[in-house]
Amino acid sequence: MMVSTKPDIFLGLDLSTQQLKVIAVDNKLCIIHEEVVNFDKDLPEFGTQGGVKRHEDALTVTVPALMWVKAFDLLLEKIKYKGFCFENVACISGTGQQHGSVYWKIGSKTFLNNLDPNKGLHEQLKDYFAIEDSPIWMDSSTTEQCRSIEQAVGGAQALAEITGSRAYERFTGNQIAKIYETKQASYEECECISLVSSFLASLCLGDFAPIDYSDGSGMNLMNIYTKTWDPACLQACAPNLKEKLGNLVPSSARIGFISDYLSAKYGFPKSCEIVAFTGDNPASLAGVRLKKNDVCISLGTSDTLMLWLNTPKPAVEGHIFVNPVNENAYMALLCFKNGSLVRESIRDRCSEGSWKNFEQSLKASKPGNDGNIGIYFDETEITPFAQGIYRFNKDDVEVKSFSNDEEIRALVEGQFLGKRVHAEALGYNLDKNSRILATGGASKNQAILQVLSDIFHAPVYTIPGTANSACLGCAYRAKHGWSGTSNANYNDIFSESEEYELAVIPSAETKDLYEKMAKRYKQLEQRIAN
Ligand SMILES: O=C(CO)[C@@H](O)[C@H](O)CF
Repeated sequence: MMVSTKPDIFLGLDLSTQQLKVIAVDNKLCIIHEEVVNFDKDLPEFGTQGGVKRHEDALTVTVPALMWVKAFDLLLEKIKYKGFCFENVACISGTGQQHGSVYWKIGSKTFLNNLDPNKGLHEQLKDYFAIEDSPIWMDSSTTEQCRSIEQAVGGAQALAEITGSRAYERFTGNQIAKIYETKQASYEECECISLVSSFLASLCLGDFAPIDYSDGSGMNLMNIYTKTWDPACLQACAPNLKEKLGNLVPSSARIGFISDYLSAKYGFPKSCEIVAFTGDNPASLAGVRLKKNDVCISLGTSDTLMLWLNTPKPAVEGHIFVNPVNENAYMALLCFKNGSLVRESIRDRCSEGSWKNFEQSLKASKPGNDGNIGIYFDETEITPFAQGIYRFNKDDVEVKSFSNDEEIRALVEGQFLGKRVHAEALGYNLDKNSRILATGGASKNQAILQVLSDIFHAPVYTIPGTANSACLGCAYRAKHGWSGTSNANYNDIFSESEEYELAVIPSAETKDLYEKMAKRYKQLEQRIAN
């Protein structure tokens, strides 16, 4: 009797700022394969730096949408070359950097439905983008559009109470408003507007994929309570926008099956389902299996701090998104744009480009850095809205430079003091049960985690085996959606209890030191941000 091996592999895809990643897990949710395409290194023909293109106005930041398509082709070819068993894939979900947008030209839907499996996606889709360079989350060029949408709905707090955030330059609605104002013909030539997450899902579906509640919360367009597009917000951005965005779906929704193209070209079973894709930070929350008392700090291109919320308290700082694993709950997020790229630039300048030297230097300098505090906003920062590099000595006097060791410690302490100060402003108080779940590239660096633990005075845990919690979270979400459990049962898909690894515990003698330093940091940041 033939033993039918039912497909039981789940894929998570992550289209982030610098890379496109895939993680495959088995039925027990153990990682069985990981693969990555690095945009700068593997697709140099697009000329990106850190995966993006910074424009001369020092505000506009875009990515060629076709680069993302070619990265998807390349990623699948890479795992095919390594003998990956596509025929065992039961379900796929995924994620994308939040807020970025892709503009499909009229005719794309029909074309997506009928792709030729003998050709690559990028050669077939190259003429199907109404806007070839997609705006992404690092863009800060839409301040005028932000003021306009806030005015249209009654102010910053009013907009936060509808959409979960005041207007932010990177949020998709404001980016669409700028495109309508500056490239109206292209806007009108657009059949569908995807987020980066739903764009990647569309490549898997071979059709336009819907935007999910969680990533849709990052647009200044969706009412986070009704989970529907807000008419006043849509109208404030551009006409006929609702038709271009399509309907919103729960983040656990099963949105269809793998495309005929991918099934024919790679051997995915036609039964392979697609679960809605979502934003990278909501996916990270799913990946670390965040609980009520935990704080998740993702140390990636951007650094983010996330909390689970049952009752949203929208404010003019930070963001409230619909929760990706329970549509009746929420998540709070603080985003810090100056994350890994700043750490890498100081690593290159102060420790000869070596993380080993960076760590040694951090260990050689003492907590509190003899009172020196640094604020390193190479790019226009999001939290707070400010730009520039500032160094202060123990008397709060601005100085021109630090030694290499002082600079490295000032960067790491400054980044975490900022996170603590803004988390407390959001109303978060660490208590004796608090845990910090660290993820993202820098979460592999013990010395950096020790500073994080000391400044928050809380133990720091990591997920063994991967720093890619967003990608892993989507493999988990694929199984969750595929198994048809309701939102409330996300944790039921995990057989064993949490599998976090205790990475570091706070040192007792630094508690008071950083208590005082956090107060100084708050005053210094207010000084430079105004
Ligand atoms: O803007 C952000 C969150 O609001 C960033 O964390 C992006 O999602 C990074 F891709």
